[in-house]
Amino acid sequence: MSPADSGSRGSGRGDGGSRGAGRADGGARGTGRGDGGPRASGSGPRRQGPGRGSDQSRPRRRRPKVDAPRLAAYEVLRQVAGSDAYANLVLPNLLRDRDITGRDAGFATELAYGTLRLQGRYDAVLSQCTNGRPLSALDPEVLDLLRLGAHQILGMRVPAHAAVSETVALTRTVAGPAPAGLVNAVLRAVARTDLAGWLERIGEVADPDGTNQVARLSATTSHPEWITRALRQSLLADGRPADELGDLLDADNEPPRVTLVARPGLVAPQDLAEEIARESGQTAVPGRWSPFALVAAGGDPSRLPSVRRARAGAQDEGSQLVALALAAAPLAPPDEGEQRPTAGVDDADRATARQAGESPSGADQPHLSQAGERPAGDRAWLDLCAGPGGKAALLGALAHERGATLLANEVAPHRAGLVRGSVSAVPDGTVQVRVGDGRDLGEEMPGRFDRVLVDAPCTGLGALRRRPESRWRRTPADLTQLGALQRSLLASAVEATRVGGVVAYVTCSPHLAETRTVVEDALRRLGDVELLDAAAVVRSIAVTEPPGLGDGPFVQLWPHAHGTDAMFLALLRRT
Ligand SMILES: C[S@@+](CC[C@H](N)C(=O)[O-])C[C@H]1O[C@@H](n2cnc3c(N)ncnc32)[C@H](O)[C@@H]1O
Repeated sequence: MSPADSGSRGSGRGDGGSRGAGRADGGARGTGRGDGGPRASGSGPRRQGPGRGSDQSRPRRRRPKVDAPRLAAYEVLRQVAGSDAYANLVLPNLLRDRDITGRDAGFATELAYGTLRLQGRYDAVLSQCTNGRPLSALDPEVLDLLRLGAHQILGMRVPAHAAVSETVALTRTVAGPAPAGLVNAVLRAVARTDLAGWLERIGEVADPDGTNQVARLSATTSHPEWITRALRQSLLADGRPADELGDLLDADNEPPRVTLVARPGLVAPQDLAEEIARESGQTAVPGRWSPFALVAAGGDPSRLPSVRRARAGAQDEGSQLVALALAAAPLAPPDEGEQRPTAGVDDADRATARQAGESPSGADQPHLSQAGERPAGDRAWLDLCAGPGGKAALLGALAHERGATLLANEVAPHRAGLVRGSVSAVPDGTVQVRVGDGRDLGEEMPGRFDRVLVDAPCTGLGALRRRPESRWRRTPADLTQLGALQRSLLASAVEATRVGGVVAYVTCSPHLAETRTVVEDALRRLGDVELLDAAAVVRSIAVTEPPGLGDGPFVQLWPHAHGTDAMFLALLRRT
């Protein structure tokens, strides 16, 4: 392959080829085949040794050359399918281990993530190209190779002949010569029709009568039908027209922009923008909604000194807005005569220490009493489900500015460790990290907190842009299990909140079973809570008003309308 042959305009790998370190010699390193790579027979042109005795009588066979970024993308797909791995955890390690950088890294990333996101669309296309053979009859490895080839042809604008020949070479390397003919024939058939033609065709196959928009859009935009149906219902419940559905589904297939938060009091947005320009050559512009957001066209935020020091972080603007809304929500004064400990967090110290088997006066405990003057009735904040700590860091920074404290609770110890890293730049004495089940916290510390965040574990259907494989992994059964947990966490949060205090219930899913239904159940069951108008609070803090917020009381953000994850926010006040 000449470098120009495999150019991916879509990925920005303008020269198309994998240069230098981007080339592997075809060994099936790390493919898990355990057979030492492709067998020599039939795997490439023979090469005669020039007059070297016995070498002359035993022709050497050359292993097919394979493109390292393509091999890396293939391995990501196999690990996602075979070991339930997360692509965004597997790929960076592979790129680092193999020294795949720059444009080659961009190509591998777009190839792996794009193939995973658009797998449903490509399966619909491929099933039209296998002469009636169902895709389920193919080896899973071969199916992944075909999907990778289809994405290069239809999603990355790699010239068809390069996409086909490179995928055939990859097939020989990772699966041996047997399936190479099939891969070649199927991908040639894919390449005979352009993307627009295929979308028309697979749409008609899914919806022959033109009466089933959900089935048609599911096939063309690559979403499982149950998700498309749920998103449609959520749009309608939010007062949005059903014809936005296509835009929403398309937005799920776009990689999100790089968004950062400049944590208040720790780094100024302007200084962070200058650092981004200096370190990565990128221009970062202020976010549309959050006063602390910066948006860059690309780059790796984890390399920035301010991010490494946790003064800033990568954080979607929707996540920033919901944390800011909790901090801005109107509290009612504590009940006359209500008696409660002054800091609230002192009890958290004791609870954390009990769990960890430590003394609360241990040397590594923050000195909470050093926090600044605390406003009466607004001094103890709680993040019930804090891991990995993006919102806890923003809330912690705000709490420090306002002389309050934050207890950041997380059930998974390793995620609690991530929270500690996220909040590490917030001056000592403000944030306490606790490892524990949030469902118990309300009973352990009833009525102790003024502001409580429940960023509930959810299906993540609002963040499909970020998690390329998750739409294929989630099932409707998850809703039942998560729904019970979400209800218990919300009930515990209300119990932990003082009368007049506020709970923010947040999900990065717009699914009604995880959003309104959970909140409406809580209002019915718990009795001593009222809904606040979350839309009014978001309007009061946003730099510009996000369009279509509606009359409240709930806030639902949308990728296609706001460029954020589809975050849901309800604000409840304890009565
Ligand atoms: C949506 S994530 C929170 C994201 C976080 N607020 C942030 O902004 O980085 C939900 C978190 O809840 C945690 N979790 C799940 N069950 C929990 C429970 N019973 N108690 C406390 N945390 C729990 C999960 O481990 C996960 O870290």
